[in-house]
Formats: sequence, structure tokens, C-alpha cells
Amino acid sequence: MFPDANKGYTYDDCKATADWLLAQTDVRPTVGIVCGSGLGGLADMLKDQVIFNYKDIPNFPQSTVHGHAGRLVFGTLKGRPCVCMQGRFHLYEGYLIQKIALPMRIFKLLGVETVLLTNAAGGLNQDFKVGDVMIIKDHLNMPGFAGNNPLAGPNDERFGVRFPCMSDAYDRELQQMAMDIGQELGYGDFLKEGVYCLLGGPSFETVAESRMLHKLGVDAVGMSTVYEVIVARHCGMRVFALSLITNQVVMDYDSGEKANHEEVLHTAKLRAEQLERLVSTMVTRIEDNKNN
Ligand SMILES: O=P(O)(O)O[C@H]1O[C@H](CO)[C@@H](O)[C@H]1O
Ligand SMILES: Nc1nc2[nH]cnc2c(=O)[nH]1
Repeated sequence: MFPDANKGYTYDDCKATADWLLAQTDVRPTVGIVCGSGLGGLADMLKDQVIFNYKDIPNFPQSTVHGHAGRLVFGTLKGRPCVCMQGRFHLYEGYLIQKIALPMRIFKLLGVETVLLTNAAGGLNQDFKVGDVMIIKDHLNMPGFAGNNPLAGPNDERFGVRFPCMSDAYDRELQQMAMDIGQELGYGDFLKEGVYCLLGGPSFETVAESRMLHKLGVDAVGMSTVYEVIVARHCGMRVFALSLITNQVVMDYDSGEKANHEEVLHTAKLRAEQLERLVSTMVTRIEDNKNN
């Protein structure tokens, strides 16, 4: 049923990539970070960087989207060894769904225990404003309803079980930690929580689609993150994710607003510094050996 689903993505392929990376750096990361659109500045905070362009890493996909630099950065954040994806992969770029989330398995084989993901998303919750940061408490895998799941295909038990639980996908302790740090930093006014919905993209939502998602209880919509979360949880890493609300989703036929990637990158730039401080403070407080 899944003839080629394992090609290039086997345990041995992932191990070969992880070993290739480990042979070229002394950094042994326990925290992995994924930067969303326009949020790659997070990687620049790492000290003693060892940088790999995606094109030089065996089995790695390439970034094709503006705002995703396409570099894997190893280094330390206040002494803690980290690895940071400066650019991620999306279904609309034409990649097989397994390839989009492949870096999560490589993270695992590098020794990563906790993954922090960021993304840019459109706000559906009417209480959200552009520039708000939404801590993701749950997701809707909309393409998943049609069978698009990165775990489809043969299961390798060395990564995880055939039927992984997802009701605890987003670590509650890490959500609370983010809230607490946000309060300490004075970000209370723009720190929210909610449900993220993945759509395939690359077209933005129609008014009817946005209204439907709103009725379903979705707080923010985007084109990433969920596949990474599923694969990270499958192989037992702790997950925290947040969305920067870069634009309000258009839900009114009379609205003159038009969703566009330039606005997404512009908002990301305005909020980047605070987002970086929030995530980097979290990194320093995360305890090792707590994965489940
Ligand atoms: O989710 P990230 O990678 O942050 O990017 C978001 O921004 C792009 C649209 O502007 C889409 O790729 C959407 O998913
Ligand atoms: N699908 C979707 N993705 C986004 N990424 C950033 N903004 C948006 C949006 O409004 N819709």
C-alpha cells in the first residue's frame, strides 16, 4: 500500500545523517528548535556556532520559502547545547510528508530530548491581535483526516509504536513554563493560548474556509508544525510549540484585507526579539531526562 514510503527515510538513513553531523561537531544537543517564517533570528542567539547548509547534509531536504534560510545551526544557549533549524519544510513545497518531518528523527538520534517549534499563523480567535504569541495547546491535523500523516507507511519500532497517543502531544509543564516566563518578561498582554490548525497551503484561506475553521474552535491557522509534532512525539521527545499571529484571517466578504507572505514576514520582524527572549529563557530552564 505504501510502496516507497520508506525510501531514503529509514532508521539507517536517519542514523547515517545523525552520525555524519555528530562527526563534525562536539556539540551534543538536548534541545532542538525549529524556526518559523521570518523567525530564524533565534538561531543567531546560539554561541560557538557550527553551521551546516541543508544542501550539504546527506538526506536533508532544501528550504525553498522566503524567510527560511536553510541552515542547521549547532551551538549553546546560555551554556545549554542546542540545535536549531533555521528554516523548515512544508507540504506545499512538494516534499513527501515523511520528508517534512524527517529532521525530527535526526534530532532524536542526535540526542535531543525536547523540541521547541515556532511558526507564523493567521489569527481566527477574535480576541487575538496581530503580534500576539499563541502557546499551542492542541492541534487539528486537517490533511490527516484524509490520511495524510507522516507516520503512514511501515512503522519502525526503534522510533516508536504503531499507534502513538496524541492527546498529550503538547507538554503541559512546558506550556505553563512559557506562561510564567512570559509574565516575568512583561509579555502578559500579548501571550495567549489556543488550538492550531494545519492546512496544506500554499493558498491562504477563503472566507468560507476561515468561517468553518472558526466554528470548529480553531484559534490560529498555518501550514506547518503539526507533522513535526506528530513525528517528535512518536519518537518520545517532549514538545512545545507557539504561533506568532502575523495576520488576522479574513472572515468578512467586505474586508479589504488580503493575506500575503510579506505581511507575515513583516510582523515576524516586529515581534522577533521578544519571541527570541521567551524561547531562549525557556531553553535555560528546561530539565533534561524528562521525556516520555
Ligand atoms: O509555518 P511557518 O513555517 O512559520 O510559515 C507560515 O508562513 C507561510 C505563509 O506566509 C506558510 O509557510 C505558513 O506555514
Ligand atoms: N494558512 C495560513 N497560514 C498562515 N501563515 C501565516 N499566516 C497564515 C494564514 O493566514 N493562513
